[in-house]
Amino acid sequence: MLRIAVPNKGSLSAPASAMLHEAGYRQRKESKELVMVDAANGVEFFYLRPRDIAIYVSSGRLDIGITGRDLLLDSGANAEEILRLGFARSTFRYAARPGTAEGVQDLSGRTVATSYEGVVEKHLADNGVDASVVHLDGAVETAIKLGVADVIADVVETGTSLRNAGLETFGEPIMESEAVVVRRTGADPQDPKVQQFLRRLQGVLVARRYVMMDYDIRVEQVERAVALTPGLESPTVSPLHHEGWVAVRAMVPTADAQRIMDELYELGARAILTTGIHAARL
Ligand SMILES: Nc1ncnc2c1ncn2[C@@H]1O[C@H](COP(=O)(O)OP(=O)(O)OP(=O)(O)O)[C@@H](O)[C@H]1O
Ligand SMILES: O=P(O)(O)OC[C@H]1O[C@H](OP(=O)(O)OP(=O)(O)O)[C@H](O)[C@@H]1O
Ligand SMILES: [Mg+2]
Repeated sequence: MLRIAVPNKGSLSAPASAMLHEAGYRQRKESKELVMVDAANGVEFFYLRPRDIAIYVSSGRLDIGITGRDLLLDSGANAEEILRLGFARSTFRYAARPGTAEGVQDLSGRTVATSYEGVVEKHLADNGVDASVVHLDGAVETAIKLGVADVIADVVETGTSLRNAGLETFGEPIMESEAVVVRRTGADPQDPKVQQFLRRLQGVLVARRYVMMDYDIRVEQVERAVALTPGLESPTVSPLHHEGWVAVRAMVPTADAQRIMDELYELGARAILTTGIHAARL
């Protein structure tokens, strides 16, 4: 049975369970459940703190985990990212009161508060900067007001938390993060159970990112039309009973669908329809 670590709390937890559910796996019904067996799919889910997940996976006790890239790197665990999942996107940045610093090189002799000291200590060392790092569990933005640090390094999404604390980011972003699937470094990449699990999640990513588009178009315009809807490999073009017309079917990115429909209409396409994709194996 494949043993999979899933975040039990925080920003990663609900979207990770939603994605697994969309991939056809059973998910726990209430947040106090710590382990759940989905016998029909041959998997066992362990609901763990996101920060601990890479450590369990690197120990080999669990085969696969879902966590944040920033948490994976911060842990220093012997685990690697094998699939990006596209949710819990954030940037990890330095911030301070306006005028405190312009870049990492200004941090020598300063105190930096963070929940991600592994990431910050490495970034400072890589830049040859000698600063003190104070570990805080959360609500790091308040550390400056309370005099615990001059600078923070924290997760930024909308920037609202920083603005509310009167802080501004400075310097280049330290890293970009999102939810990722991790496994032990050097684990067998061909493990069929792992491959099947990844294909299911990739299917969800495709179903979320693409819609199926169908339209009818005159034969003379078909080359111009399929240039707008090239599909993933090649669009399906079928004859219509009405002579001189063909039907075209292709996957298009959801984000571009309305623009492509407008352009197809201008080319003379009619009966332009999009339908959602519920699951996919490419
Ligand atoms: N506001 C946010 N927007 C997007 N991603 C976030 C946000 N806050 C944290 N993350 C991401 O979530 C992961 C951290 O999850 P974790 O559960 O440790 O913290 P959290 O979501 O802040 O929860 P909490 O602080 O309530 O425990 C990291 O990968 C981080 O980049
Ligand atoms: O840029 P924003 O959209 O404001 O999001 C970023 C904030 O969200 C997270 O905090 P969370 O609410 O999880 O509290 P925490 O600091 O205690 O982890 C993170 O630690 C930042 O503080
Ligand atoms: Mg948090």
